[in-house]
Amino acid sequence: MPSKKKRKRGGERPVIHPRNKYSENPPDFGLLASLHPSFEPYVFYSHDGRPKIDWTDFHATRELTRILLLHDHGLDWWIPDGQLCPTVPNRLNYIHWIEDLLASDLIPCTRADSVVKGFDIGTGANCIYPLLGASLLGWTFVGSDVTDVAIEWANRNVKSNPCMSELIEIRRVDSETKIFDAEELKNGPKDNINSYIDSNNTKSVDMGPPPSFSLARLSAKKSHHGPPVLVGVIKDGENFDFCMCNPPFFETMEEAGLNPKTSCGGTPEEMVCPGGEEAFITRIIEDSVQLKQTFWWYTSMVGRKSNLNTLTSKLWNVGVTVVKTTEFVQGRTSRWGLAWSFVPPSRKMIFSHVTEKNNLSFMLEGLQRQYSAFHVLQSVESFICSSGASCKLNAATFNIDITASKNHFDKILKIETQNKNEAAICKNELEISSTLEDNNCQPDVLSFRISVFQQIPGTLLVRATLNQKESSSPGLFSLIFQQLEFFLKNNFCTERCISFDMIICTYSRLLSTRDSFKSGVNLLGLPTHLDRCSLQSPFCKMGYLGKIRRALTVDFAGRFEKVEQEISYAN
Ligand SMILES: C[S@@+](CC[C@H](N)C(=O)[O-])C[C@H]1O[C@@H](n2cnc3c(N)ncnc32)[C@H](O)[C@@H]1O
Repeated sequence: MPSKKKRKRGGERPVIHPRNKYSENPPDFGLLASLHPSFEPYVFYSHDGRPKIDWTDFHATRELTRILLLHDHGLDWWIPDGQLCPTVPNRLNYIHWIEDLLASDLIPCTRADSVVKGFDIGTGANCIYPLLGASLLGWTFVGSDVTDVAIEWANRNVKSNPCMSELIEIRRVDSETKIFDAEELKNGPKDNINSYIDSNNTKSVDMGPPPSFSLARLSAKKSHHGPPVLVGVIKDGENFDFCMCNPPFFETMEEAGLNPKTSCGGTPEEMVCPGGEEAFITRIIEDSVQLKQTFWWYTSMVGRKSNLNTLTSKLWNVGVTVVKTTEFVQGRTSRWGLAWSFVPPSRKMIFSHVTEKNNLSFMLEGLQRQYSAFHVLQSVESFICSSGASCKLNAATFNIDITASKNHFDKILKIETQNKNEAAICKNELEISSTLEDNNCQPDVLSFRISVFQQIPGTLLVRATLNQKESSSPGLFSLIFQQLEFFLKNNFCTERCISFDMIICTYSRLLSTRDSFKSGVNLLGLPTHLDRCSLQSPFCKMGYLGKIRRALTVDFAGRFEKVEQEISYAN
């Protein structure tokens, strides 16, 4: 069960949502077993006398969910063997987060109806979100799904709770598009990867690199195979306060079965989709571009932090007005919430994909042997000082105290107006920067300390602490720190440490800082911006990859092989 935990390193672990009814009172298995005899066989006592269940036993986790829904929410519930079994406290966190979004004044409330209407994409046989949202908060829901078993059991779960029938509609996603067959679920889509749907929705086969690397072209690329998600499922004239989604996270069942410590079931249809969660959520994003303000908030759960960053970039690129993210406590693993809207924002804000924290940290793992914490510290110093900011390095305590002005931030972030429309990776940074400027809330001076700690040989913790009194802009602080992370990983780490994001960031940084790089890019006919899609796309396969390789050789030195491995792994 989720509990209030602190991260051993790297600052506070986000806690279970404070309004989550299990936040202060985690389920008491002993009490539940005494009240519900059907649960009793699954409860055993550890040597210290604490009641436990075997999390690897599907029957035990399903019975726990059934009992919690009955005991704490008055819900009659069941799912057949093997279907995805939700853990109630985890699912509640998402519901409460949406409740927070609806209550926030980030975007103005223009809703006429006081009854909240939600759409649960992929409600599953368990129908958990509609059941919790309706029973706890009186929300109404449309829950969609594609499989017969999900539709049948979601309906059963609604009908077994008569007071829910008024509030929840289960909607089958009908599609002429075939649902992925078993082979596709295992191996990915069969379609030729070079096929696109162009902006007129006519299928074309692209035989060579496109004349321009425009984003419109990229977003027109068919990114999802399978049935519709929102467009084609929403009826004419319908409006919703929000949509939510716990997407199929994985690309293969092998990937899905990675956690041997729990058994929550889950069939391939529930767990897997071609392209994994990134493709599925990209589809929601694409649909949201068409549906715009049909939904007040679009939201989705995200299973991988790297996808969160990629998807956030995509969102800014399609012109959303606000992006909100959060981290959910899910026992020992983390999940993230991503929300966006097309409703114009109602107040000044720092775009929230930037962590609004005063303490930030990251791990530098796979440090090459020849480097020590001191080398890293020196590198931090040169990274920051190259902007002219003041840095005081203390070699005894492994700290650097930094004071930087607005101009220094600009240099560190390498933001140049001319790149505004080009460097996609920096777009959100630019938006933040210009928002800060527009709102005249740019801090004059930011002062912070960066410390480097050795964790175990080869692993360092880099932590930044903002001097809170002197800044009103933790968002900017976070951006600088993000850049530093890329920079250090790029320079010091081996083994799979060169991620797509690092390539993109380095590429954008070089474009905006080195004229020679820019000329090289032009000469080679390379794109003047790069994003994750483009690296994974067939463009790379069609010749760009070799050129990008040449262009980045200086920065990535001999380690480009790792990049290639990662690209081929992702493809
Ligand atoms: C990870 S399960 C989530 C189930 C449930 N919402 C939960 O949180 O436990 C994903 C669900 O999405 C459904 N699904 C996949 N593609 C879909 C689509 N295009 N439209 C609606 N549901 C879809 C699957 O059948 C599956 O039930």
